[in-house]
Amino acid sequence: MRLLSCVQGLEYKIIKGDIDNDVTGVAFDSREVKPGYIFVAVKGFKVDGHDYVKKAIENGASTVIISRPIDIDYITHQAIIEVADTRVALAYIASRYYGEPTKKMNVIGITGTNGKTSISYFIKSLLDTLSAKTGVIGTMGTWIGNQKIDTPNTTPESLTLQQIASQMVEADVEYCIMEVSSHALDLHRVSFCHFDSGIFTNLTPDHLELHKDMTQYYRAKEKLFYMTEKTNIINIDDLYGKKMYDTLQEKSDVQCLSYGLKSNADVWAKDIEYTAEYSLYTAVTPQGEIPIRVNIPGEIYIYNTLAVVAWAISEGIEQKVISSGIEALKGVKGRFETVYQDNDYKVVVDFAHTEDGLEKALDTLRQFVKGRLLLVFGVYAAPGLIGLDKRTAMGKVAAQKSDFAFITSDNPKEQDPVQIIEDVVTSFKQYSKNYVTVVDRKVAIEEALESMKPGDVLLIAGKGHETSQVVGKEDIPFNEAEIVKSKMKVIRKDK
Ligand SMILES: CC(=O)N[C@H]1[C@@H](OP(=O)(O)OP(=O)(O)OC[C@H]2O[C@@H](n3ccc(=O)[nH]c3=O)[C@H](O)[C@@H]2O)O[C@H](CO)[C@@H](O)[C@@H]1O[C@H](C)C(=O)N[C@@H](C)C(=O)N[C@H](CCC(=O)O)C(=O)O
Ligand SMILES: Nc1ncnc2c1ncn2[C@@H]1O[C@H](COP(=O)(O)OP(=O)(O)OP(=O)(O)O)[C@@H](O)[C@H]1O
Repeated sequence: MRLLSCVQGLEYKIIKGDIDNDVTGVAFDSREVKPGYIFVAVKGFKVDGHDYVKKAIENGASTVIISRPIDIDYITHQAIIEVADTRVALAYIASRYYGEPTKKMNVIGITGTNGKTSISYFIKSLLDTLSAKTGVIGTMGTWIGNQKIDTPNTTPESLTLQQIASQMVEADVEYCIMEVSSHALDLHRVSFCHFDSGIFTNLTPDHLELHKDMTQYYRAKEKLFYMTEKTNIINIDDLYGKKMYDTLQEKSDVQCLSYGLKSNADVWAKDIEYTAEYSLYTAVTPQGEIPIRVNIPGEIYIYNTLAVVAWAISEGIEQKVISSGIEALKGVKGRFETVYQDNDYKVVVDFAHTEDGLEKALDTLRQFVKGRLLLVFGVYAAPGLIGLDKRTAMGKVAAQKSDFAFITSDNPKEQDPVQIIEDVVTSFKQYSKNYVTVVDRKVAIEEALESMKPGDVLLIAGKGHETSQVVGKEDIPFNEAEIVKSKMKVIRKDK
């Protein structure tokens, strides 16, 4: 592809060299550069890509895109282009280089603090019922049909995202279901993507180490709904959702459908019946009433499936397909997943890793527990006051909503796990004395299982589908379902 055509439409200044040449690829990591590539220098959280320009040129870059002055004395024939923001330029160039693939599929963007993954798998299930070809991009990796591509982020960097989208187009994917994180919106990972629909779930404190406060977090999420071309779907029972819905009514021409549990929403739920394994309800929509069975218990999955119903009716999907597609999903890995159950005990693994998620998971289980509600949890949060706020909030919810907690490690990464636990305990013990601390998460799970009495339910919260624990810089294999299964074998044999 011609370099000129990659940058056409972008505001730029040529610092040096000729830009009427061919490019063989694009990279934002000097280590990935091959002869003839464009290297886009991005300032990251640890290092600045501008410091790797020399390395990129040694590896064969023919063009370098920068946003601040660099030493160019040693550069002989390569083109140096300056732009205001290299993340924007990377997204733009990536989209053009791969032929604007998001224009060629129906792209559904899902954002909000919690519920994105679950909603994406419900939409996938519905589309599977229609035998439509789907691609999924999210926390559980990228899927093109049944082929999995591992991606380090929920929403990948723009270059990776556009490349994945072009692979999806090649594979005849009709619907690309994408979790859109606030990081992605803020860091231009999804800039120049074409979204048909956008879904907003809820906004509660998370990721404040990046966004600093809830207003900025909201501003980041909001961006998605000004990028959509067909429909916006908003949870108006959420305070931020209501604000977004009202603002969109004023400022956007795109169709907007609200959802919620009450009749003031366009799509809402009536006749809800909760059980420990599933819920039943009637979705009331502008196109009539649809009976829904959700095979994951709890109110949050009524919300998540209402979003799916709203999206499906906006697409003109038949009511029968909506019912059967939602019912066809038997569960989502690590989302309220019962990993052990017999007549006496039940153990549930859930990815609840925010104050809101933890509260909702404990509330859901509380309705059906006959004995005690036990909890194993830890908190990963950023250092400093923002991290401390999260630990304090989660400690409080855990103390108020569980009968006994095993406070342990989540993914401590490079922070001191003992200090994290101490911070959680400082908050927890103001509300309850029913806890122990166990730094080793595996030991905490095993001790919790040993302590169970008939009728008790144990919630293991925080890591959900994850299969490793990040301690220091190490990624240690860690599978909670396996730990529970093997420990329960021993416990059952002993009794
Ligand atoms: C904090 C954060 O967002 N970090 C992301 C970021 O890494 P970074 O800023 O540390 O990168 P860096 O090491 O400083 O490098 C800066 C630049 O120099 C370049 N470089 C670096 C070294 C070198 O030798 N040559 C070179 O060119 C790098 O390629 C990069 O372009 O850029 C990387 C490449 O795109 C991301 O994978 C990485 O995400 C990490 C894994 C991460 O944990 N991100 C989280 C915070 C995140 O994005 N989460 C959201 C939300 C998840 C949720 O739903 O809860 C997500 O969408 O995943
Ligand atoms: N609608 C909801 N409201 C509040 N909490 C929810 C909701 N849906 C899911 N959760 C909680 O959040 C956890 C994560 O759910 P899910 O993976 O669907 O969200 P997510 O937005 O993709 O999260 P992440 O961005 O961290 O991957 C669940 O395990 C559950 O505890």
